[in-house]
Amino acid sequence: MADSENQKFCLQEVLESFKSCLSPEKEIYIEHYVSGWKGLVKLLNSLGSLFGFISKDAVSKTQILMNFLKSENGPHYATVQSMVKFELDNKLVDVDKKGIYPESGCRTLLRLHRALRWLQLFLERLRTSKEDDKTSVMCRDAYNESLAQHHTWLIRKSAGMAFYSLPVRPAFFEVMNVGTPEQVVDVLGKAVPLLCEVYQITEELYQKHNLLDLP
Ligand SMILES: CCCCCCCC/C=C\CCCCCCCC(=O)N[C@@H](COP(=O)(O)O)[C@H](O)/C=C/CCCCCCCCCCCCC
Repeated sequence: MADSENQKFCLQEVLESFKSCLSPEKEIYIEHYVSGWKGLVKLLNSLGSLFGFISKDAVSKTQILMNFLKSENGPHYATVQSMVKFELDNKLVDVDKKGIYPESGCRTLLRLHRALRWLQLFLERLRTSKEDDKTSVMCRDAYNESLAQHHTWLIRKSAGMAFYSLPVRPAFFEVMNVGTPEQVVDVLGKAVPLLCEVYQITEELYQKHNLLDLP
């Protein structure tokens, strides 16, 4: 595991990354988008081995996108918009057939995009929760409403088991490294609309190009 994945999680830092990923023209910078996910993986890694398979998948997907960014085609992968244009223009996406480009930027980002919807729903539940509400239930409900429909039975069962081991709400708030519960709620109040905006821009772009069901 890379050093950066072992570092302490900080919600504020994740928020900054997702903030920086939006250009004034509302393009989404992939580097900052990935950096937001890397920040989240730090939290995942602190939750124990039951979350290992989720962390592994998230790391692998961020790595695929980082590799594109560092490749000779890197400039085309600067934003989600330029990546979609480049991969579609050059027929690098499995729009019709399955399995030719199993690691295209578009399908890889789509997986993270779907996970962003889960995150948005989960954080909104956390933000409006009461002290003794169960994080496992909030997480499960957000998952069932979003990512679950894209996952196999086995993944759904494994994710469900991992959710049971989530820390209780006060301990979870501690891990966020923000301060008092009131401060956490305040930061979550800023994070949710921001994630919502990033999600919506991506959703509309993918919808326009018929990319929402990429295999
Ligand atoms: C204030 C912060 C609090 C929340 C912190 C959350 C930290 C979460 C960090 C990362 C989330 C994981 C993102 C996972 C991406 C999953 C992408 C995906 O759907 N992959 C599946 C499909 O990929 P392909 O096979 O088509 O390439 C893949 O099959 C999935 C594998 C792993 C299972 C993913 C389960 C996701 C459950 C939602 C995350 C729960 C984390 C709970 C932590 C509070």
